[in-house]
Amino acid sequence: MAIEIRSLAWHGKGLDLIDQTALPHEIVRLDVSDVETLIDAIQRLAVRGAPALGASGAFGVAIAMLQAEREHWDAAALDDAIRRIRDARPTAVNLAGGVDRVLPFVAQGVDAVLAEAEAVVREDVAANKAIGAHGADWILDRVERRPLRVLTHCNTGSLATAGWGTALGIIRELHARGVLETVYADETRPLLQGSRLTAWELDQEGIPHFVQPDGAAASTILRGLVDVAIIGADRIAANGDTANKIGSVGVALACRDAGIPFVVAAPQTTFDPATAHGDEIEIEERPESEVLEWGGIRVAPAASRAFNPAFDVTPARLIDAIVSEQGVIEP
Ligand SMILES: CSC[C@H]1O[C@H](OP(=O)(O)O)[C@H](O)[C@@H]1O
Repeated sequence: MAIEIRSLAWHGKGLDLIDQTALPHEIVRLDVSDVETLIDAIQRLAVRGAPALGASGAFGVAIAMLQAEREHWDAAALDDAIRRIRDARPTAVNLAGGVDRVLPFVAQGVDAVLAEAEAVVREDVAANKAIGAHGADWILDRVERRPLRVLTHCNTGSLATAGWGTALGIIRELHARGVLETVYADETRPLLQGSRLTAWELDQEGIPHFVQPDGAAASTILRGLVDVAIIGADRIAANGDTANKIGSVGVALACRDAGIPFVVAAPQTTFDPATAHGDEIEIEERPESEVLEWGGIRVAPAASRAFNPAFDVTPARLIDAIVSEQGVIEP
């Protein structure tokens, strides 16, 4: 049975967040009522996932407005706080999009901003349900095998969105239709969104799955153990090039070599027509310690450095379908 997980909700004076860094072993809730706490939560991925970042950006403007009132900020200080929320992470277009969506309502007051932020949430959940249906229809029309074995990367479920999920929304829909055999969930190093978050969501609903090392994805696909790969997105350029969690382009290359569909699932809020090509997308580089340490213990030699891009860009030529709430694009 599908369950309703809500990664974030407005509690009247701030955001109530599930701290995703504590999952799957603890459900820790964060009360976010000031700008610095929100920016910290975004940058340490306590709240994460493109659509969830969009909602956080929208509510973040309300948080900044209420704090400005409490602390008697001038207009410049409020503008600066809103800009820092907008810039907290660069790759997912949704964060800036969520902030920009509510900015026109600031002059009308915080209630108007909150009403628009709630609309962002409602629209995202509805979009994800539509993505689930469109994506399942497209896959079932093109993949003969029943039941299906699906590979996914990172976390694209209720935790990464306002609810239901994008790629994981399609997986939930396939499961609900009784046509899903199993999910291969890439663990998604270094922060393990797959083994910690996707596996948690699948486990909550009794959806059969295997967690696998990221390095196993290509051979699992080339051995014929997967019928379709479905991933999310953080920014889709005008030509269809798609930025997503690091490791996604490797999955796409294996799918193309194996002749199985590689499907991107994302709401319209993740499409960025202002970015013409994927090579224009800023890729967030994260702290070296995420790669060089494990549980706070140094793994690599002291002199070793780390290269830690959080995203990669899959060229449109490797994508068989981009599924949004408006339907399916075949680049
Ligand atoms: C439904 S979009 C989720 C998207 O966001 C993830 O990145 P992060 O965990 O760093 O926020 C990953 O790229 C997912 O595909």
